[in-house]
Amino acid sequence: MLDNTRLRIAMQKSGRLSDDSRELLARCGIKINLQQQRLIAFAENMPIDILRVRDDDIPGLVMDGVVDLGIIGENVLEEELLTRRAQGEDPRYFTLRRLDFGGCRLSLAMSVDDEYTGPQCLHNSRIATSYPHLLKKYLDQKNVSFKTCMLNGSVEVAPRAGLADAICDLVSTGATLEANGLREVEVIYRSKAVLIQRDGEMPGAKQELIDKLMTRIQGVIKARESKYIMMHAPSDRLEEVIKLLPGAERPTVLPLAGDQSRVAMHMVSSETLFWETMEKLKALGASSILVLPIEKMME
Ligand SMILES: Nc1ncnc2c1ncn2[C@@H]1O[C@H](COP(=O)(O)OP(=O)(O)OP(=O)(O)O)[C@@H](O)[C@H]1O
Ligand SMILES: O=P(O)(O)OC[C@H]1O[C@H](OP(=O)(O)OP(=O)(O)O)[C@H](O)[C@@H]1O
Ligand SMILES: [Mg+2]
Repeated sequence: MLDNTRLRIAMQKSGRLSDDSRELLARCGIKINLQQQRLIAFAENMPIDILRVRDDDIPGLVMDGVVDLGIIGENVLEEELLTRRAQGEDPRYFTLRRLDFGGCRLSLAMSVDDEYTGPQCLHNSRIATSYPHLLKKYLDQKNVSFKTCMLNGSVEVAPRAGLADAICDLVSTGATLEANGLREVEVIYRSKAVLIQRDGEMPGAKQELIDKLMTRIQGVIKARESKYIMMHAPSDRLEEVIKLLPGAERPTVLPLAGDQSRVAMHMVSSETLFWETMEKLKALGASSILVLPIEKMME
């Protein structure tokens, strides 16, 4: 049996979210030795146990209070919520934070050869999906009735296989749709990975650990979004240079030894610098422009 005093976190074992979930926890300083076959991993340096499961099971594990936290795509979370509500349950959980990975959209797609004039043209059609409740919620709002063809994977195969007239599946780059002769016609849900917490009382020590993790996650995500920018700039054009740097705090300005006409500027920016901006900075007389990643941040 697992020790109930340790914080239990569920994450996807292998799939689109697993590498990012593992990296996030590692960057928060949790030392976990994840071996391929091991479904429960114990952190060495904190009272944390990691359950590695199919992503579909994560919302239920949190809603049933089996684990304290879970990292899951909003698409799967929302589908589980709607499924349980349809069964008369009132599932509870908290979303602690939206994360910076797992971005995708749930979209309707049809054959590139079919005409699409709006949701109405799907009336009485058969739609293949792994997300029947999210699909029904969307098409109910549009007053479109349809038949669901449930597929748990490779949904894109359905139209050509004659199983369905359209599909409703996850899209990121659109490459899978294109490779299967399909065209995205409607985005019905935009998703990212989220960190969720079970409802109910949390022992003080566990809550403190969750609070500490949240501060660290904030620091990790903030750092990933930010860049450290350094350059040499002409002293008389500082304001023009600063105007080109949206998202940057007021810079630190340092003298350059033996050069009165130029200064060194250091600043943290919440955005990266695009090549176009760097070219404009150069045109203003800036040089030695460096854009560096930041590893950790605490405000
Ligand atoms: N192409 C994509 N780009 C980015 N994120 C995606 C993409 N496809 C899916 N996701 C996100 O990652 C989650 C997991 O996707 P994945 O394809 O690994 O699920 P799965 O095959 O159901 O895995 P499991 O074996 O755990 O059930 C999705 O629910 C979604 O939130
Ligand atoms: O728009 P794209 O970038 O092509 O991504 C979309 C594909 O990614 C996901 O599947 P995944 O590759 O994770 O495989 P799966 O069928 O095992 O879920 C999703 O179900 C789509 O099929
Ligand atoms: Mg799954």
